Amino acid sequence: MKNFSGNATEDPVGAVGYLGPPGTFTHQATLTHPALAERAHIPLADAESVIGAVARGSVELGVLAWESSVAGLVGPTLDLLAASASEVRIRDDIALPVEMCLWTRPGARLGDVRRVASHAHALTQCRGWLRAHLPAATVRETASTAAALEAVARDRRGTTAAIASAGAGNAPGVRGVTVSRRAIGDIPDAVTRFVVLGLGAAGPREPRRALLACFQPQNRPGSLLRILRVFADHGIELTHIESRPTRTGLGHYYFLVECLLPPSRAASLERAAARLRGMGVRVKDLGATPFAPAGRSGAPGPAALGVPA
Ligand SMILES: O=C(O)C(=O)Cc1ccccc1
Repeated sequence: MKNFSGNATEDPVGAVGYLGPPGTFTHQATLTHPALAERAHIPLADAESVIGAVARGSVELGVLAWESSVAGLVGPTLDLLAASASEVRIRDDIALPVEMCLWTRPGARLGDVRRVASHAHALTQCRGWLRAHLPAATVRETASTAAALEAVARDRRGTTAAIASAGAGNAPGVRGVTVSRRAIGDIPDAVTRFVVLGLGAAGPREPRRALLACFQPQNRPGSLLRILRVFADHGIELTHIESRPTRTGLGHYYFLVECLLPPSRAASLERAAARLRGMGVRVKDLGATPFAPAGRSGAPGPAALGVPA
């Protein structure tokens, strides 16, 4: 596992790996979950490292951003999970309001800012504000918002700004930075849904939302329709579908299928998956989250994770 010094780490059992460094939105989401807050938290460099650490068992759980109310699903995270040969699965989710703030060196004015650094999700959510207020600044994508804040702290000339959460400056080791504008996101009240990942089958009690990745054997007219019909035939309600490139050629896609599973339907999903496999569709179980109406905030207790607190 890669940590921030690039060294191999041996992490304690029960630890939670998250997209670091400390101060990221993912870190904040981890701290709001009652079953995760008291564990050891291991900052990791990227989504691949988080999934890899859970897969190897060097952390017990991982937390990653999954979906934004502004930009939709986080495609790269979904693709990594769908492509992983491991049994890493989603066990829970955490909804977090995300307020985007512009951070600079103290005393720096907007006119001093030459570049703005942040994570891609944050830059996407502030595009309009940046165009209106910092049209000449260059934009630099960083591995996380907190990594961008570190770049501001290092820039003694005060020409670098970062977009990060209002609390990001409280992280240990971050000095000499200040919030110069709050709430610069283009869409007010933006929320990000983070997922908690674990190894193996433990998951939330029903009702739950189950997630499957379906890889069709070949692209044929009607192949998506054939897949969807199997869910309908088994009485399974779909709440979301999304197509993602398989990266094996132009026009080759797999489908994320999210379905609502009331207690009476768990066996139906297994039968539907078996039927799809019989049709040559490769089905990967990505896990499940407890079902709650969209916009739920807060998180359930340890039972939902299928692990002791
Ligand atoms: O970079 C971070 O702080 C993250 O946790 C990723 C992210 C960025 C912006 C919104 C939600 C998650």
